[in-house]
Amino acid sequence: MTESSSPPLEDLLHAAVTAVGGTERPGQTAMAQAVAEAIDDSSHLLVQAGTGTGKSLGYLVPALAHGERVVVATATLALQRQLVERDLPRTVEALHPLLRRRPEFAMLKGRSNYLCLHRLHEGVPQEDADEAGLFDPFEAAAPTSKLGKDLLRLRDWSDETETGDRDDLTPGVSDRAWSQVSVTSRECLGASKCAYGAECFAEAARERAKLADVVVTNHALLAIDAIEGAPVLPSHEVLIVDEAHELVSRVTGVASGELTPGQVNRAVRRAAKLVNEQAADALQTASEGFERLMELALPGRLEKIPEDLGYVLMALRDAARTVISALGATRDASVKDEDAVRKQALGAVENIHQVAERIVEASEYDVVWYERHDRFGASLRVAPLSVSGLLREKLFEDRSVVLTSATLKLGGDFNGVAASLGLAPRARRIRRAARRPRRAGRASTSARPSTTPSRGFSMSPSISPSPAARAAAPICSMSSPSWSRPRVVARSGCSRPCAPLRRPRRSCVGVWTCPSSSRARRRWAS
Ligand SMILES: Nc1ncnc2c1ncn2[C@@H]1O[C@H](COP(=O)(O)OP(=O)(O)OP(=O)(O)O)[C@@H](O)[C@H]1O
Repeated sequence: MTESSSPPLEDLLHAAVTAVGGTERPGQTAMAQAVAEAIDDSSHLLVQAGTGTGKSLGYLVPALAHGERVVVATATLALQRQLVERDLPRTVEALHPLLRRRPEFAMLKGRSNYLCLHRLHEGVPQEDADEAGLFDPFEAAAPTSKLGKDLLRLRDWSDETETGDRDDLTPGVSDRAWSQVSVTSRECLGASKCAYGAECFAEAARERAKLADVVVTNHALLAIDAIEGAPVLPSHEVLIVDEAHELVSRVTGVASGELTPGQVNRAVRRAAKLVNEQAADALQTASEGFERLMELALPGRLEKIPEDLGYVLMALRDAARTVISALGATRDASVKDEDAVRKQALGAVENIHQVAERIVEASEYDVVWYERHDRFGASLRVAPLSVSGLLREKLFEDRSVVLTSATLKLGGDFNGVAASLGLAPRARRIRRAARRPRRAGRASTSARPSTTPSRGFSMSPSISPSPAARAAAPICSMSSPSWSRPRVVARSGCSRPCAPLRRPRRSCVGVWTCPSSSRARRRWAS
């Protein structure tokens, strides 16, 4: 479809709401219009819209009309499912005759949400089996335990399922059972090395996402994709974040680290039989020192890393580094399924190395504290004080981002949330009375609906990273693959100040270009 023949946005929205048996709602129309404009302008947009606005259609319609890939990230599985199973199929059907194309959509989750055929067929590493109290659960002809029954059901399900997605299994199984048939990305062998790579459910989901116009994912995967330096999501120019009030805490969670005695012990056991005695002993000794110290730990923030903790962490870090080198250097063909065992040990020890090093380096942009749970015992945790710099650099630089939620404004404006996201609000939103003809799926100027907000609906001014803030604020930068070496770098987002692109037309307050953008003519409404 050519740009000139593209249907106006309001026609598309009308078709979409008619398909769900509804009628236009002013707030929803205004939201769709604002999202379309933000996409068109490559600007960022915050939209607060109360319950009942119909936010999903408010962003899905302009997203589907856009014609290039859009990623939609939600905080909850429930909304992810609602989008993929209900809203998207209906909306695609409704828009198809108008768009004269049928946009594709796909769901993408983190690796551990998909059944791992390698784990299922080859079994869990012995240390995990011992820990879980498993005794050949698959071998038992008629298991009586809940775990054994769940595992047998999972095995049967693996022959039927097309997605391997845990959420497609009803009724569900316990976390304990699922952990026996799934792997984290750290534990995964990689499709090229795995005997089941060609049938892998997680890889298939990624392939489907690469072909989709709209990819639905969750905040955690979005954060991993953005900050861990290993792209999981297909490239996209537009990102829509629903339930955006959750984004900062989800990203903080992904950017945080934890050390517990149990986790360190597990890593020692996994690595011990794969490396030389000296390396294994050093890690064991460091682990015991850490365990002793954690027994005395009192919950609370550590303003400064105490000397004894510093020594213990340095010992852990150094021993872990030696084990990592040893794991890379040695191979033992006598160990069954050696690659998987080694990968798992390496992942566990690398995590210890990274977290210990991060805490020892004591970045002023991190906060470190002890926690104590009745059930899980003591843990040492580290998290960034703020993820605004991270979001600014990793999420907002190269794409247009629309954030929406029922609760984004604090104290009556968007300033607080914009600051926490690394965005600086501009004074006004541009309204263009005399715009060029709209591109595919945009409303024609003459037929533009009123943007008078309905109750419970408000939009932010279009916002962009503030050049001044970017120049002034140091940011925490994450080195690949994780927070192994948090560096504090003073970084200026723009090498040149943002400059007016052209004189504003009649009602335009100003149109600005930001030369730091990878897109040559990125424009920020101001
Ligand atoms: N204009 C409309 N008329 C009638 N139903 C609509 C309209 N727009 C969306 N819906 C339907 O309303 C339901 C809720 O939509 P959505 O999840 O987007 O709402 P929301 O704005 O996020 O608020 P809520 O908190 O109520 O979920 C969906 O089933 C959707 O199909």
